[in-house]
Amino acid sequence: MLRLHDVTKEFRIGAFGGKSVTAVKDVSFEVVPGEVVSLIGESGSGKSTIGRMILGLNPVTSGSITFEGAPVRPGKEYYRRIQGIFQDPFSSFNPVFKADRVFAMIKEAYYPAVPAPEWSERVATALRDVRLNPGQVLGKYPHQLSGGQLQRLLIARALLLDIKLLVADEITSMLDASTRIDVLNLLAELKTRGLGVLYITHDLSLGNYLAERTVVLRRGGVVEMGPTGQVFGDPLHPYTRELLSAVPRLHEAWDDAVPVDACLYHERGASGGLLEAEPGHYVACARLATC
Ligand SMILES: Nc1ncnc2c1ncn2[C@@H]1O[C@H](COP(=O)(O)OP(=O)(O)OP(=O)(O)O)[C@@H](O)[C@H]1O
Repeated sequence: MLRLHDVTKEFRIGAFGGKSVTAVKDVSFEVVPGEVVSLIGESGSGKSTIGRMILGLNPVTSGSITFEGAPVRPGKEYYRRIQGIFQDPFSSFNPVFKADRVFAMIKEAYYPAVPAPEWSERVATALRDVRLNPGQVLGKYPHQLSGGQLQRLLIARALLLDIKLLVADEITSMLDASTRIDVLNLLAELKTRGLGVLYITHDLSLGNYLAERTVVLRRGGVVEMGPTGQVFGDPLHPYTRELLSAVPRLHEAWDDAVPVDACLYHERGASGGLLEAEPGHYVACARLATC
């Protein structure tokens, strides 16, 4: 459904744009219907840039992104099938519009011919699907709703569009623990209906909870990817191990970070790319620059 092939993104920086920073380097992966793929990595590793390119908010510098076989084409038809939800739900709402206005705008743009009573029923169903009570949220301004309620409203809006892919960028990081689990369970339920989700997070435990497959990014490049159980249960790249060793555990001291200095795959021909260490489980050489 969604396919990234050797995607690279460079940003021009500096006073006259004379320098550039490579935010994403040669990234390839897929998301298929009914699957959650988590994109994890430290701050600045390029996760959001990848999400923004998929959503057509930033152009790719080289490589390609295709959705259902066609290139990214930002516009009404594209956003009917792909939606993004971001970390701060308050920034996605106009503070002077009540929640029902959000849905009215969807109707005006995409479903003008649907009679008002039928539309109201569709909105109520979408809200109930995300476990919101229509009577309690529709007449409210964003500041009268919680972060968790606003995230659910955004998911309900996406459901009304009958999207195929959701790009969820750190959508639970501003939520308290119980609301976070509610939203994660909601995403898990949506995937059973065939929705694909790219779940961007720096929280490994959330990715582990939700995702069928995991892509680990470091400095813009993929260092490891594969079925989540394999990536988390048998991490091959020193950076993945370092990330896992940094996950806090109750009643346990943190392990010392594992330095990313070993070249595990140099002898096995992983230079410059990813090696398939076991079926579907790919890992990069830890010293690509010097291999
Ligand atoms: N518009 C931009 N102009 C210049 N550099 C940018 C721009 N957007 C992102 N970058 C740079 O690209 C790199 C990747 O940023 P990105 O936001 O994708 O990382 P991230 O993994 O999502 O980080 P975080 O978890 O902190 O959100 C960073 O070095 C960032 O400074």
